[in-house]
Formats: sequence, C-alpha cells, structure tokens
Amino acid sequence: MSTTDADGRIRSWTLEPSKPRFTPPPGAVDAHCHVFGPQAQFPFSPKAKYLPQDAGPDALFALRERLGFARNVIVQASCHGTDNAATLNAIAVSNGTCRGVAVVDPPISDVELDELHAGGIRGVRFNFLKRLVDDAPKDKFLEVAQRIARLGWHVVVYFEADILEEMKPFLAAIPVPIVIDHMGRPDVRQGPDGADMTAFRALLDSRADIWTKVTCPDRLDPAGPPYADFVAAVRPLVESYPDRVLWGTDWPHPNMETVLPDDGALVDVIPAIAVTAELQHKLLVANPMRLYWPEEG
Ligand SMILES: O=C(O)/C=C(\CC(=O)C(=O)O)C(=O)O
Repeated sequence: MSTTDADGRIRSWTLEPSKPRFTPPPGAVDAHCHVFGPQAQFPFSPKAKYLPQDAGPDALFALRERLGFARNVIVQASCHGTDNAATLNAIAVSNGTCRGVAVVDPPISDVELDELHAGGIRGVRFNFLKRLVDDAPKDKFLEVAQRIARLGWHVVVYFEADILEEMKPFLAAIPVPIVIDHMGRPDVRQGPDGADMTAFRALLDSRADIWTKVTCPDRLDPAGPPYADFVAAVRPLVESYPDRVLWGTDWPHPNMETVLPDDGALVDVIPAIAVTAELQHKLLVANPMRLYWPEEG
C-alpha cells in the first residue's frame, strides 16, 4: 500500500526491495525509470496529476547498485510536466551512466533541443494516458518528431491497448524510431495469442524500427509475483523480436497505490521472459546501448 506524507505526497515504491536471485550481465541498463524532484530543488508541475515524495538520483543509484545494474535511462515523468530539470540533474550527477527521455512543449526551439542533447537526452516522450496528461496533440507531436530527426533521437510513446487502432496512422507518420512503453499495456491474461498481443505484434510487424519495453508486470498482471500471465504473454514476444526489446524497473512506480512492487521480484522476471544468456544480453545490454549510447557500439 502506498503511504502519504503530511503534504499529501505519496510514496509508491518500497524502501526495502529484495535482492534479486537473477544477476544481470555486466553493463546492464535499466531502460525505464524516473526521478521525482527533490521537490525543493525541482518543483512539480502545476498540472501534475499526482504528487509523489522525493525519489532523486541518490535513491535511484542505490537501487541500481542493489539490483545489479550499471546504467539507467531516465524517462521524464508527467508530474514534472515539460520542465526536464530534475531528469537533467540526475543525468548530470551520474558520471555518464544515465541518459534520458524528455517531455517537451511542441514549440521548443532548436537551440533548446541542442541543450537537451548536450544534457544527455536521446528521445522525446508522447504520453496519451488521459489520467496523466490534459492533451496529446498528434499534429504538434508529429512536428516535434520531424525536428528531432537531425539529432538521431527516437520517440517514446505511451498509450493503452484500447487506443492502439486509432494510434496507427500517427505512429506510421513518425519519421524516427519509436519505442512503445509497456507494450501498449495489453491485457496479458488473454495470453500470448490473445487479441491485445496479436494486435501489438501486427504493429511491430508494420515497421522494423518500432521497439518496445517489456516492462511493468506489476501494472499488467494483477496476480503479482511470479507474474505467470505476464511471463506467458511476453516471453514469446522477446523471442520474436529479440533486437527490439528493452527492459526497465519503472521505479519509482508512479501511481502504484494499492500494491508496492518489489523491484527484486521484478528483476527476477527477466530470466523467465528472456530465457537464454544471449536474449538477456540483448535485452539488458546490446539493445539499450544501441539506442542510448550508440557512440560506444
Ligand atoms: O511511468 C510509467 O511508466 C507509468 C506511469 C506514470 C507516467 O508515465 C508518468 O507520470 O509520466 C503511469 O502509468 O502512471
């Protein structure tokens, strides 16, 4: 259960995650996580739909150490709106071990985009979840997608399975690689051949440069650890698209109010969805390095 402090700010992550049994390969990247604040330095957006307690870079790096990861990709969370300062700060104090994905105001200037690039940003996120953002203007997002192409960036798109069909023309028009958060949130209880996974595979088959994060068993599988339905639905996806999958903790688990995910248990899902050392290396090292640290390839 999440806890709320005197200011009404919630903590949706556990302070004592278990130590995973699975040891990630050297150089493993947690490619989907966030930072919150610290608020005194980096206030939340007036439009924030949730107000979390501080979860800054120190806590992120302590978690990374405990879980056995070497790098992080920090995705700007909606509670910080389009002010990417908290994300940039975490990258700046990471000694080169973090990169990030920003959320931007569509009229952002080219100079500001260059500054984000210098600060370690390598992509822009378009969030279509109505509970998180007031509007998601597809025409303006497409202009942004065109303007980031020169930087070699990609876009990260977050939507739920019920709008996949209507997202297709928008996604087809994006001129840079696309990463879909949490597989577009399928109902994993339908199984690997259920309607949601079948539709999502068709989307992946429509372009060779659509990647996805095989993340968030905690959000997608209400049964909890060992997340059997998630594993059954997602393992075949990892095997079909081994070069286009990423993995992340989703720490500090925004909006997880009823059940606080145990990050150690989340890491232990990895060997169940990526069952060979080769698949694990692609998922945790080779793929995220190609997207976020291409210069090291
Ligand atoms: O971060 C996630 O993966 C999921 C989120 C929060 C979020 O995206 C945001 O605040 O920007 C969610 O489903 O509430």
